[in-house]
Amino acid sequence: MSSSESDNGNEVPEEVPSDGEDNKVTKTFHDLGLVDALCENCEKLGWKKPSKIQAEAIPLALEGRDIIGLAETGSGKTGAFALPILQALLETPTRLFALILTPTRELAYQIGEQFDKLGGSLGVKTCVLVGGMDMVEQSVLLGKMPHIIVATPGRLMDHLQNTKGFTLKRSLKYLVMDEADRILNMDFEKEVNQILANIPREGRRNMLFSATMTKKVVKLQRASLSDPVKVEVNSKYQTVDKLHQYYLFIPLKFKELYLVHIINEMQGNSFIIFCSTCNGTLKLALMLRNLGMAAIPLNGHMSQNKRLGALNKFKSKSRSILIATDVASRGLDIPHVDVVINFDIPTHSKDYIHRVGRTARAGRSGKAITFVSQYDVELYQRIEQLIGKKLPKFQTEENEVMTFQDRVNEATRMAKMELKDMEERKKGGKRRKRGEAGDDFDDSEQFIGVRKRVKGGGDGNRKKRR
Ligand SMILES: Nc1ncnc2c1ncn2[C@@H]1O[C@H](COP(=O)(O)OP(=O)(O)OP(=O)(O)O)[C@@H](O)[C@H]1O
Repeated sequence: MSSSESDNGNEVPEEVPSDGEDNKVTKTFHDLGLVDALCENCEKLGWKKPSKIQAEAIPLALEGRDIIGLAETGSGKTGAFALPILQALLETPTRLFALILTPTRELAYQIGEQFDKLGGSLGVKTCVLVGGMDMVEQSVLLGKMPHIIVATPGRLMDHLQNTKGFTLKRSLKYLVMDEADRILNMDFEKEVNQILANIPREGRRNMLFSATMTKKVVKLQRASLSDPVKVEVNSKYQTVDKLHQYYLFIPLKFKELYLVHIINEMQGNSFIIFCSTCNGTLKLALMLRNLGMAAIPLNGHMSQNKRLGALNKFKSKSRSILIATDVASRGLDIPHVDVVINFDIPTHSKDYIHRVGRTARAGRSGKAITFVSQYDVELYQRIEQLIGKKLPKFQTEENEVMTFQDRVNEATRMAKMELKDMEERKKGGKRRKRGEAGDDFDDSEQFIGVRKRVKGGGDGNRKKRR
């Protein structure tokens, strides 16, 4: 960040240098200044030593500095803000002490769980406030005065306006924006402005974290940071070393065919497949299911219970293929994801970094394949520019791929019919509020089919390919 981009127009965030390539973190959590109880809880989670972003951000946060933290996906940013907040809370136990804003509901639950794991045994109470879930139940939890609130902006605002007696004006000491560039986007502008007007300005510490950060001063100013220090583990947008990224240039009409071929070839792996529309996730999930593959959709038109149900089935490995919109692109930490496929190319190139970051997390390896059709070339070039490298082509045998054609065409045709049926049921619909087509998706066991290799292409004995 340059001086012209500094906060409040005049303060230049001081850069903490990353210690470069050979920067093995040799420090322990103790060395960072964390108390024994928190170090022990890190150990219980299997965290042997701090990650780079944790090693750099935690001491500064413990000093009470405002922080802009930028580090690659899966590098432990949640711990980097949760641990110093918990330490401050242990020093001065206070109700409604910290607010964590996140762009998606699933991410809010995940962060809530991380606070519980790190601080629950120390008596820290966390409450998650997200849309699509019961307001009254959440109000009851708020009535118990938790220490930490993790929320999506809209629902938090709803509570600030409508839940009797709930205010953050008196006690709040920490504000974190996770996936800050997304939170500071126009989509959340109104809510974030309202929230900022409803929390204390003085004496509040602020932390912004993301794998991609906006450089726009105006946006950063909105977070009203005070003398922030920028902690940047990588100097440019990087993806982790153990992530193997590929592109596949194919005509639009063959995307389904190639997808089936790749999943079939990599049988035994866990996949997240990104689509650009909610209907797209449904259509693809139905098509794969017609071929006996354990696919489940996740999109913003599904009810929150269905969304959580889909995610849990994927997390517990009872479904191996999650077909999602960008609602799943940020923050979700599901360690066993082996492969990310961008079935539809992301329209915002920064989303690419977040999507592929759903695999190869916390030192593991993973694979990402981006489908590029004849209409996507420009968008793809922008992605290569952003990540600063040319990706290799994903190798496939065209002859083998084509052997699936008849079965995939038939499965796609059936999927379209099923989708139409679902839409018609909805139109005649007795119950829905807004196009919750996803709620009709029958995920009961009888509809799962057998997880078998699709016949028609390749030899049946190929090993798990990663
Ligand atoms: N010090 C550590 N040692 C080992 N594992 C860790 C450590 N800190 C965090 N982790 C684990 O690493 C994984 C990724 O952490 P986290 O979700 O915080 O990443 P992130 O940087 O926020 O990623 P994203 O940008 O995708 O949101 C989690 O499973 C977490 O438990």
